[in-house]
Amino acid sequence: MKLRGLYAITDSQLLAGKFLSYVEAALEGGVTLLQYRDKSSDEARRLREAEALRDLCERYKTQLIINDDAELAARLNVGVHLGQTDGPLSPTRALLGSKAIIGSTCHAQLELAEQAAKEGASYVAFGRFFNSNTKPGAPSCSLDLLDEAKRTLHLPICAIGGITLDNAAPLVAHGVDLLAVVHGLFGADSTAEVTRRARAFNELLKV
Ligand SMILES: Cc1ncc(COP(=O)(O)OP(=O)(O)O)c(N)n1
Ligand SMILES: Cc1ncsc1CCOP(=O)(O)O
Ligand SMILES: [Mg+2]
Repeated sequence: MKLRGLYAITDSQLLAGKFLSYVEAALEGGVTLLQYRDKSSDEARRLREAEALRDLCERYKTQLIINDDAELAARLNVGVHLGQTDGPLSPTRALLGSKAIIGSTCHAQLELAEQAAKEGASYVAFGRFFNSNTKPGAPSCSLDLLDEAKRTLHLPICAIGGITLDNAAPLVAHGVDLLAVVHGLFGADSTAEVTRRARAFNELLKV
Protein backbone atom coordinates (compact mmCIF):
# COMPACT_ATOMS: atom_id res chain seq x y z
CA MET A 1 0.00 0.00 0.00
CA LYS A 2 1.40 3.40 -1.02
CA LEU A 3 1.30 5.84 1.89
CA ARG A 4 -0.59 8.95 0.87
CA GLY A 5 -2.87 11.34 2.73
CA LEU A 6 -3.18 13.39 5.87
CA TYR A 7 -0.68 12.66 8.64
CA ALA A 8 -2.20 14.03 11.85
CA ILE A 9 0.18 14.62 14.78
CA THR A 10 -1.00 15.07 18.36
CA ASP A 11 0.22 17.79 20.69
CA SER A 12 -0.28 17.42 24.44
CA GLN A 13 -0.64 21.16 25.15
CA LEU A 14 -2.89 21.96 22.22
CA LEU A 15 -5.14 18.96 22.90
CA ALA A 16 -5.29 19.28 26.70
CA GLY A 17 -8.82 18.47 27.87
CA LYS A 18 -10.00 17.42 24.40
CA PHE A 19 -7.43 14.83 23.37
CA LEU A 20 -9.58 11.90 22.26
CA SER A 21 -12.54 13.94 20.99
CA TYR A 22 -10.32 16.01 18.68
CA VAL A 23 -8.37 12.98 17.48
CA GLU A 24 -11.61 11.12 16.75
CA ALA A 25 -12.93 14.16 14.87
CA ALA A 26 -9.81 14.07 12.68
CA LEU A 27 -10.15 10.32 12.07
CA GLU A 28 -13.78 10.92 11.11
CA GLY A 29 -12.56 13.24 8.34
CA GLY A 30 -9.92 10.74 7.16
CA VAL A 31 -6.38 10.28 8.47
CA THR A 32 -3.81 8.01 6.79
CA LEU A 33 -1.27 8.14 9.64
CA LEU A 34 -1.77 9.37 13.20
CA GLN A 35 1.36 10.19 15.18
CA TYR A 36 1.32 10.20 18.96
CA ARG A 37 3.82 12.96 19.79
CA ASP A 38 4.30 13.58 23.49
CA LYS A 39 7.65 14.93 24.62
CA SER A 40 7.01 14.33 28.35
CA SER A 41 8.67 11.62 30.41
CA ASP A 42 5.47 10.47 32.11
CA GLU A 43 5.74 6.83 31.00
CA ALA A 44 2.43 5.73 32.53
CA ARG A 45 0.44 8.49 30.85
CA ARG A 46 2.23 7.90 27.56
CA LEU A 47 1.33 4.22 27.63
CA ARG A 48 -2.28 4.94 28.58
CA GLU A 49 -2.74 7.56 25.85
CA ALA A 50 -0.97 5.51 23.20
CA GLU A 51 -3.18 2.49 24.01
CA ALA A 52 -6.30 4.65 23.73
CA LEU A 53 -5.10 5.94 20.35
CA ARG A 54 -4.33 2.41 19.16
CA ASP A 55 -7.90 1.33 19.96
CA LEU A 56 -9.35 4.39 18.24
CA CYS A 57 -7.12 3.88 15.19
CA GLU A 58 -8.21 0.24 14.93
CA ARG A 59 -11.83 1.39 14.76
CA TYR A 60 -11.06 3.82 11.94
CA LYS A 61 -8.49 1.64 10.15
CA THR A 62 -5.84 4.32 10.62
CA GLN A 63 -2.17 3.47 11.20
CA LEU A 64 -0.77 4.67 14.52
CA ILE A 65 2.83 5.91 14.68
CA ILE A 66 4.65 6.63 17.95
CA ASN A 67 7.08 9.53 17.92
CA ASP A 68 10.63 8.90 19.22
CA ASP A 69 9.94 5.70 21.16
CA ALA A 70 10.61 2.41 19.35
CA GLU A 71 10.12 0.41 22.56
CA LEU A 72 6.60 1.75 23.02
CA ALA A 73 5.88 1.13 19.34
CA ALA A 74 7.06 -2.47 19.69
CA ARG A 75 4.94 -2.95 22.81
CA LEU A 76 1.81 -1.79 20.96
CA ASN A 77 2.75 -3.37 17.65
CA VAL A 78 2.50 -0.08 15.73
CA GLY A 79 4.87 2.13 13.72
CA VAL A 80 7.44 4.67 14.85
CA HIS A 81 8.86 8.00 13.70
CA LEU A 82 12.55 8.59 14.41
CA GLY A 83 14.46 11.85 14.23
CA GLN A 84 18.20 12.00 13.64
CA THR A 85 18.94 11.65 17.37
CA ASP A 86 16.17 9.17 18.25
CA GLY A 87 18.11 5.98 17.57
CA PRO A 88 19.29 4.02 14.54
CA LEU A 89 16.88 2.81 11.86
CA SER A 90 18.23 -0.66 11.04
CA PRO A 91 17.88 -2.15 14.55
CA THR A 92 14.45 -0.54 14.81
CA ARG A 93 13.42 -2.24 11.56
CA ALA A 94 14.69 -5.52 13.03
CA LEU A 95 12.74 -4.87 16.25
CA LEU A 96 9.42 -3.92 14.60
CA GLY A 97 9.53 -6.26 11.63
CA SER A 98 9.30 -5.79 7.89
CA LYS A 99 5.67 -4.64 7.81
CA ALA A 100 5.93 -1.84 10.38
CA ILE A 101 5.80 1.77 9.22
CA ILE A 102 9.00 3.56 10.17
CA GLY A 103 9.48 7.22 9.34
CA SER A 104 12.66 9.27 9.38
CA THR A 105 13.22 13.01 9.83
CA CYS A 106 15.53 14.26 7.08
CA HIS A 107 15.21 18.05 7.67
CA ALA A 108 16.34 19.60 4.36
CA GLN A 109 18.98 17.02 3.44
CA LEU A 110 18.63 14.59 0.60
CA GLU A 111 21.65 12.60 1.83
CA LEU A 112 19.83 11.84 5.08
CA ALA A 113 16.85 10.60 3.07
CA GLU A 114 19.04 8.37 0.89
CA GLN A 115 20.61 6.91 4.01
CA ALA A 116 17.20 6.39 5.63
CA ALA A 117 15.97 4.62 2.50
CA LYS A 118 18.97 2.26 2.62
CA GLU A 119 18.31 1.51 6.27
CA GLY A 120 14.70 0.54 5.69
CA ALA A 121 12.59 3.65 6.27
CA SER A 122 8.99 3.48 5.03
CA TYR A 123 8.79 7.24 4.38
CA VAL A 124 11.06 10.25 4.69
CA ALA A 125 10.02 13.56 6.22
CA PHE A 126 11.30 16.97 5.12
CA GLY A 127 10.65 20.31 6.80
CA ARG A 128 9.83 22.64 8.23
CA PHE A 129 8.33 24.33 5.18
CA PHE A 130 6.60 27.23 6.97
CA ASN A 131 6.76 28.93 10.37
CA SER A 132 5.75 26.46 13.02
CA ASN A 133 4.26 27.25 16.45
CA THR A 134 4.85 23.67 17.49
CA LYS A 135 8.56 23.54 16.64
CA PRO A 136 9.77 27.04 15.75
CA GLY A 137 13.45 26.05 15.78
CA ALA A 138 13.21 23.25 13.21
CA PRO A 139 15.50 23.87 10.21
CA SER A 140 13.70 25.21 7.17
CA CYS A 141 13.35 23.44 3.84
CA SER A 142 12.51 24.67 0.34
CA LEU A 143 10.13 23.40 -2.31
CA ASP A 144 13.13 22.86 -4.65
CA LEU A 145 14.37 20.09 -2.42
CA LEU A 146 11.09 18.27 -2.97
CA ASP A 147 11.65 18.22 -6.73
CA GLU A 148 15.05 16.65 -6.26
CA ALA A 149 13.74 14.20 -3.67
CA LYS A 150 10.98 13.15 -6.04
CA ARG A 151 13.53 12.47 -8.78
CA THR A 152 15.97 10.47 -6.68
CA LEU A 153 13.98 8.70 -3.96
CA HIS A 154 11.54 5.86 -4.32
CA LEU A 155 9.78 6.33 -1.00
CA PRO A 156 6.70 8.28 0.04
CA ILE A 157 7.63 11.87 0.87
CA CYS A 158 6.21 13.60 3.92
CA ALA A 159 6.22 17.37 4.46
CA ILE A 160 5.98 18.97 7.90
CA GLY A 161 6.10 22.37 9.56
CA GLY A 162 3.46 25.09 9.65
CA ILE A 163 1.25 23.40 7.09
CA THR A 164 -2.30 24.74 6.80
CA LEU A 165 -5.11 24.44 4.27
CA ASP A 166 -4.02 27.80 2.89
CA ASN A 167 -0.39 26.90 2.15
CA ALA A 168 -0.46 23.13 1.44
CA ALA A 169 -1.29 23.17 -2.30
CA PRO A 170 2.28 23.92 -3.53
CA LEU A 171 3.61 21.03 -1.44
CA VAL A 172 1.18 18.68 -3.16
CA ALA A 173 2.08 20.16 -6.55
CA HIS A 174 5.75 19.40 -5.78
CA GLY A 175 4.98 15.73 -5.14
CA VAL A 176 4.39 15.42 -1.41
CA ASP A 177 2.51 12.24 -0.46
CA LEU A 178 1.92 12.88 3.23
CA LEU A 179 1.02 16.21 4.81
CA ALA A 180 2.03 16.13 8.48
CA VAL A 181 0.05 18.65 10.48
CA VAL A 182 -0.41 19.69 14.11
CA HIS A 183 -1.80 23.26 14.46
CA GLY A 184 -3.28 23.47 10.98
CA LEU A 185 -5.57 20.61 11.96
CA PHE A 186 -5.94 20.56 15.76
CA GLY A 187 -5.79 24.33 16.24
CA ALA A 188 -9.48 24.41 15.27
CA ASP A 189 -12.05 25.67 17.76
CA SER A 190 -14.51 22.77 17.42
CA THR A 191 -14.56 19.07 16.58
CA ALA A 192 -16.69 19.83 13.51
CA GLU A 193 -13.99 22.18 12.23
CA VAL A 194 -11.29 19.50 12.81
CA THR A 195 -13.31 17.06 10.70
CA ARG A 196 -13.86 19.66 7.99
CA ARG A 197 -10.15 20.46 7.85
CA ALA A 198 -9.21 16.76 7.66
CA ARG A 199 -11.59 16.30 4.73
CA ALA A 200 -10.21 19.37 3.00
CA PHE A 201 -6.59 18.17 3.36
CA ASN A 202 -7.63 14.86 1.80
CA GLU A 203 -9.29 16.68 -1.09
CA LEU A 204 -6.05 18.58 -1.72
CA LEU A 205 -4.21 15.26 -1.87
CA LYS A 206 -6.97 13.65 -3.91
CA VAL A 207 -7.34 10.69 -1.54
C1 LIG B 1 6.29 13.23 10.29
C2 LIG B 1 7.31 13.85 11.17
N1 LIG B 1 8.35 14.50 10.61
C3 LIG B 1 9.28 15.07 11.40
C4 LIG B 1 9.18 14.98 12.76
C5 LIG B 1 10.25 15.59 13.64
O1 LIG B 1 10.99 14.57 14.30
P1 LIG B 1 12.25 15.00 15.21
O2 LIG B 1 13.21 15.73 14.38
O3 LIG B 1 12.74 13.80 15.92
O4 LIG B 1 11.60 16.01 16.26
P2 LIG B 1 10.50 15.69 17.36
O5 LIG B 1 9.16 15.63 16.69
O6 LIG B 1 10.81 14.38 18.03
O7 LIG B 1 10.56 16.85 18.30
C6 LIG B 1 8.10 14.28 13.30
N2 LIG B 1 7.92 14.13 14.63
N3 LIG B 1 7.18 13.71 12.50
C1 LIG C 1 7.59 18.10 14.82
C2 LIG C 1 8.01 19.07 13.80
N1 LIG C 1 9.17 18.91 13.10
C3 LIG C 1 9.40 19.88 12.23
S1 LIG C 1 8.18 21.06 12.26
C4 LIG C 1 7.31 20.19 13.46
C5 LIG C 1 6.04 20.67 14.05
C6 LIG C 1 4.84 20.55 13.16
O1 LIG C 1 3.73 21.16 13.78
P1 LIG C 1 2.89 22.30 13.06
O2 LIG C 1 2.08 21.63 12.00
O3 LIG C 1 2.01 22.87 14.17
O4 LIG C 1 3.85 23.31 12.54
MG1 LIG D 1 12.09 12.88 17.57
